[in-house]
Amino acid sequence: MLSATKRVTAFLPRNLQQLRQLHEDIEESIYFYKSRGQHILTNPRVLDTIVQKSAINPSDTVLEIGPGTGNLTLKLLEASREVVAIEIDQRMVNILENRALKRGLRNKLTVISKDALRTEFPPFDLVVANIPYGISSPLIIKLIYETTPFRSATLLLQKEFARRLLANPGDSEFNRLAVNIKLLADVEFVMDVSKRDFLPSPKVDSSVVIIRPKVNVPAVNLHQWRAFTRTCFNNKNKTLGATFKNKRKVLELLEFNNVSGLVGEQDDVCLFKEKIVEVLREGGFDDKRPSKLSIEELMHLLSLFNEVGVYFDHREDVRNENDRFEVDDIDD
Ligand SMILES: C[S@@+](CC[C@H](N)C(=O)[O-])C[C@H]1O[C@@H](n2cnc3c(N)ncnc32)[C@H](O)[C@@H]1O
Repeated sequence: MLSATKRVTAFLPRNLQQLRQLHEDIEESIYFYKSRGQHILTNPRVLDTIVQKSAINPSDTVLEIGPGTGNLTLKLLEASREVVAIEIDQRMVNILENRALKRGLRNKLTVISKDALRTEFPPFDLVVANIPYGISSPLIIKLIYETTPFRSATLLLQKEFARRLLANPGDSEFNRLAVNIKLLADVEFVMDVSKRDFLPSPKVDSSVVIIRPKVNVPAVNLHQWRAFTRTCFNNKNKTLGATFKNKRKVLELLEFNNVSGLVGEQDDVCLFKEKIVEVLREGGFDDKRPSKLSIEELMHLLSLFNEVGVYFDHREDVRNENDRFEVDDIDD
């Protein structure tokens, strides 16, 4: 069940102009739902920076995920040819449509009143969004792995989450999500944003980043890659030797490779394990931790496994638990 939080009217206006405008536009009090990550960005300086850094062309179609009451959307509408906004909360959709109408911008706005994770994205040039933090991981994976090419995604994210996307091999924040994103995209830091710039204030600070899909995508089977990184980063602090020689893991891999007809019937557990041990030893990966390896080194290890007929189970739902952001719950 959704939990109601505070009224707009209960807040001291830090960004007075924006709030006055919001009050005038919606004419009635509104409740923000924590469970939907409803933290409205009210600082005009941050809104302007996001739009400016996104380098929107007047001919662009912008995709916005979670437009909320439309503070960002109104600015995007002014800068672009059209905005397609996907919003799960019908109350927000009504407010957004009214605000666009009042400014004569309604004809440039298409609203899809659905869950962004369960909606096929229409064609667009770039994404600009203050996304609900609870769905950051699956949403970014969906954008990068399941969406047709686009120029860039300017995203306002929880600060710790943004740090992970920006991390490099060897950094303590470097994890599976970072490795999966970095295979296909470059991530640029834009600015930090204070929790006080939102209404209501979340418990954590935020950061804006720009994700740019790479033009030349590495030659790797993406299903295999994601399944492989799931195994490698199962415990990112363990050595690959310890991870891959774990008996349960060997049996899981053997079962998948047998079921798929990828290894012969005669491949018993010992033989199969020997293959894995050899790949790790000969490739020099046995005592390495996945979070210390570069993308190229990980790609090399995957190709060594595939060469000897060891493939990874890619049948799991792409939005499985491993892809969810598990660090800080931003709400009470
Ligand atoms: C952090 S607020 C951002 C509001 C607005 N963009 C702003 O900057 O002021 C996130 C918005 O995403 C919406 N939302 C939450 N989950 C969603 C989902 N799965 N699909 C689409 N919208 C969602 C919420 O209702 C909320 O309006």
